[in-house]
Amino acid sequence: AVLPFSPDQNILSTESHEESSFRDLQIGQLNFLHTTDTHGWLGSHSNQDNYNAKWGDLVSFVERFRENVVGENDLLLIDTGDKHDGNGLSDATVPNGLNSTQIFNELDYDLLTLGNHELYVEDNTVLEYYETVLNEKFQGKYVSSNVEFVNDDGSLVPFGSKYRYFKTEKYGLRILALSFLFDFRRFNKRAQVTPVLQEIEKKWFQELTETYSMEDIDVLVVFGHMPISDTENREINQLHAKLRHIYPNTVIQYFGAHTHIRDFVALDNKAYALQSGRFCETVGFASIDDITKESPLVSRTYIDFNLNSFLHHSHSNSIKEFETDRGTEVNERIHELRKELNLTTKFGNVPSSFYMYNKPLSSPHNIYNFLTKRVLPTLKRDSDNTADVASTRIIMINTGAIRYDLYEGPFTSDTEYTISPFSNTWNYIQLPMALAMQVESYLNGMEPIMTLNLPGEQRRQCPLIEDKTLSRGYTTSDDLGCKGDDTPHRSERQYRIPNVVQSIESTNNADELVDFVYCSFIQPFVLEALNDLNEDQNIVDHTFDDKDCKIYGGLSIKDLLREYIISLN
Ligand SMILES: Nc1nc2c(ncn2[C@@H]2O[C@H](COP(=O)(O)O)[C@@H](O)[C@H]2O)c(=O)[nH]1
Ligand SMILES: [Zn+2]
Ligand SMILES: [Zn+2]
Repeated sequence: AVLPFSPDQNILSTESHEESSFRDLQIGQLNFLHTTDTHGWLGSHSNQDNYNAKWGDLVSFVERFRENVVGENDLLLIDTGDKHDGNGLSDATVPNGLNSTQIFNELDYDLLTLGNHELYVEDNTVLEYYETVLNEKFQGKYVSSNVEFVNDDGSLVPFGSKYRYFKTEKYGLRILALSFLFDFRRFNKRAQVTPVLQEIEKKWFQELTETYSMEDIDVLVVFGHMPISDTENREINQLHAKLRHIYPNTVIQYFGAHTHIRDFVALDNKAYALQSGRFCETVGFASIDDITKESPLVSRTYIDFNLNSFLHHSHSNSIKEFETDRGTEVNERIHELRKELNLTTKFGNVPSSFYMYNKPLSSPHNIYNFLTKRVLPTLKRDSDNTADVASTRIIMINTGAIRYDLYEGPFTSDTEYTISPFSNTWNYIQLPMALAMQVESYLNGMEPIMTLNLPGEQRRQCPLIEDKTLSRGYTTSDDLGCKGDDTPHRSERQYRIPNVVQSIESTNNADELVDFVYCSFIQPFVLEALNDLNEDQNIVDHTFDDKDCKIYGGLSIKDLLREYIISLN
């Protein structure tokens, strides 16, 4: 039975701490540092001081934190995947991740796994398997309980280990670690993903839980690329109910991912879940104390990925004292890689900032408004595409094609990748107007499938912080309250974004036909919408499939954006 969680119980909360420039970490017997959805952002955020630390600084932080703070307690380092698609350091190479993977792997993770971005494209899957899964330093530590790798000969092997059972260094705590990817269906043919609830019905899992019963485990760690707040599919909740049935009284600590938010969920009074944002903006911290008591004490903090936070929480008094040889060497490699990949090449200047979430869709300072009104209409079909041109053109993208805000200032090669790293083609179907004009609202009526959730999406409201002395940043609300961010920030307005957005252009002649152009990634969703709508309304006597979809051609989103910015300068 899932034990009811009562919020006033067993919380090592920072709520009682006086507001200072930092909220301190509550160190326990067992401590965790968690990264997720880093998406190649290993070289800091040049536009945002809140996130001015590089991957080498995280290497230094972990070393100093272990030395100066953790002391005789235990510390586990965990990552939950999505390590490219979002930054030039990972995406300016073929395959992407080719050079950034070695830099990422400099961190001595105790537990790590993959995300859906490691499974879209074969090259990425093969690279992840050979470069990281088979990496000597991660033997036994790379865990994927429901993902298999498909060898060249077609045979299936676990994508790492199915589980890891080990004792912690200081207290000898007995940890059973499992890792589950959400029910991701778009994996390529070099991988196989089994839905988690099917996987735990398999023989290996039954045998595992017989081998390691409640008496053999102090903490069950379940980490993986799966959202910890999942109102749509409730995957983690269903998984937790199964695990709680097998281990009715074991402390369970989950680490989640994928929806790019800071989040902490109490699944019952001995089971908690931490999710630690995106794009190296956050290092998640969690701790558990009094582990063997009836009510263990838990705490969490979202550490801003910046040097001030890293120095403060590692008790370092200066940069000189903080930086380690390894950290410095890793930062030098990042600097060299940035140069080698020409990421600093400047194409022009962005005249003002355009935001994904912080301005409403109707605002000219919203990036989707900017794209649909100004950039997408510059798309030109391939000249050899002589098919007849319809009177109207719709160009549709999924909002998840855009990964980050576009800040005022230099537009560089790296900017292209941070805004939209994907190299999709433009496809199109010629449609009757009556059908084409309904697709957008149909797709925006579906669950959030092609979008990125709001970062820090608020399930309950926290007080709006207007203090102008504070920098804008995350003011996260979670199951432990409103003070989980290590740095008090001024609130940022956030608006929901739809699954898709589109531009519409019309010429005069009313041939009632539309060239419905869309980025190839959303083709399955477009076909589903057309057939569902047409089945109800019978507008055409036809069932749409991939054969109706033609190549439209033209520049990718990131190249269109670059050319548009150049045209402004
Ligand atoms: N237009 C494209 N959008 C893509 C592609 N691959 C992924 N995506 C978008 O990203 C999210 C998943 O990102 P995650 O970091 O949350 O896992 C997905 O839902 C799409 O919206 C692509 O090739 N083209
Ligand atoms: Zn991600
Ligand atoms: Zn993901």
